[in-house]
Amino acid sequence: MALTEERVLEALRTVMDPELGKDLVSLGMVDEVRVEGGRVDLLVNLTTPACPLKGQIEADIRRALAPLGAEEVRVRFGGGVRPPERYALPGVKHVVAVASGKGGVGKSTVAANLALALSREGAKVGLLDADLYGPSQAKMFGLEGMRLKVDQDRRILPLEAHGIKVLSIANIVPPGQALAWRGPILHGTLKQFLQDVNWGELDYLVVDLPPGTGDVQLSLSQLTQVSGGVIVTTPQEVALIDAERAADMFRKLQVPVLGVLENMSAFLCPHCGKPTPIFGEGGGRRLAERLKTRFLGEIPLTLALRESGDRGVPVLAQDPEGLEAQAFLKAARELAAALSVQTFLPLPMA
Ligand SMILES: Nc1ncnc2c1ncn2[C@@H]1O[C@H](COP(=O)(O)OP(=O)(O)OP(=O)(O)O)[C@@H](O)[C@H]1O
Repeated sequence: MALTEERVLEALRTVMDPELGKDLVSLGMVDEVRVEGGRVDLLVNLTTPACPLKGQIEADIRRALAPLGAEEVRVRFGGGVRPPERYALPGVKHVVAVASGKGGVGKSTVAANLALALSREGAKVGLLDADLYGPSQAKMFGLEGMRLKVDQDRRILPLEAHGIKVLSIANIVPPGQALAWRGPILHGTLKQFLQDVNWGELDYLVVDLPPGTGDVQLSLSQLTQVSGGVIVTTPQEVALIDAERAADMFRKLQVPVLGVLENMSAFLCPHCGKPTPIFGEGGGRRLAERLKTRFLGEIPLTLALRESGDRGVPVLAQDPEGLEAQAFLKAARELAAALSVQTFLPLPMA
């Protein structure tokens, strides 16, 4: 039987997206099928270039097409089926908010390294420091004191470090000034941050929120479509109660909770590598179960993570093969998977 585009499509109907449990054709992921002689050319659009299942999907495609007798199968992956009218901001496919119930759990450290991990997985990533009362991303990325520039349309150009576009209030107003801001000024500032910035093309804009449940969270959800929120917590019970409050806030604002990421899981001794669960064990996983959301993983408590934040080089840039980097990469893949499910199969929110 001749090799035709119809037969290729028919075969692709048997290839399931493992995460979504539906076939690639029904999910609208097959963007292009070209057959020339014995050669098949495919463009498969995933929800995100950081899709952790790319390898498996490609193997399944090759297996499904093998009986058709193609001499050569070329599979290209595109990074976004999101139609432009559903973009969060012009050029920005997804806004991902990183929140915590209380301060000091490492939310900013997590946001910075998650952004880098998503970028390492092939995504274009921006980071907005919306922690207006205690901005730390300029420091974290070694961008303190740098002045922002504007483009010819007078839109702010974010700074760039380690392949991430970074914009922090710390690059605009003197430290401490934002502390006095109340609702309307704050809303206006955030609006400018979101709308008058030339982010270029981004797959993800990671937003580092202030701790707790306040005005910034509300403004962000009013000003843009937030694809999902990540809850950062430490493992101990007291932290979990606050983290649950942060999740409740997302739900009230109709922002899907993509998952829980546990930070400072166990202290890893820099000398012998032995883990010590200083803040207890399993709290983040239990919280994810309670919230009926995904557990995105555990980030250890390490000296390297603390030092890298202070030095202005996020640990993922400083030691891309280290244990901490592996933990963040794993979490980023889980996050990308959660976002795929959310984009394709939006679940009714609890
Ligand atoms: N996993 C970790 N291991 C070691 N140190 C960490 C880890 N995570 C965060 N830290 C350190 O803890 C301190 C607080 O982290 P960070 O500023 O990221 O927290 P935060 O929750 O964003 O705080 P805030 O409430 O002020 O916004 C920093 O010194 C940071 O380097």
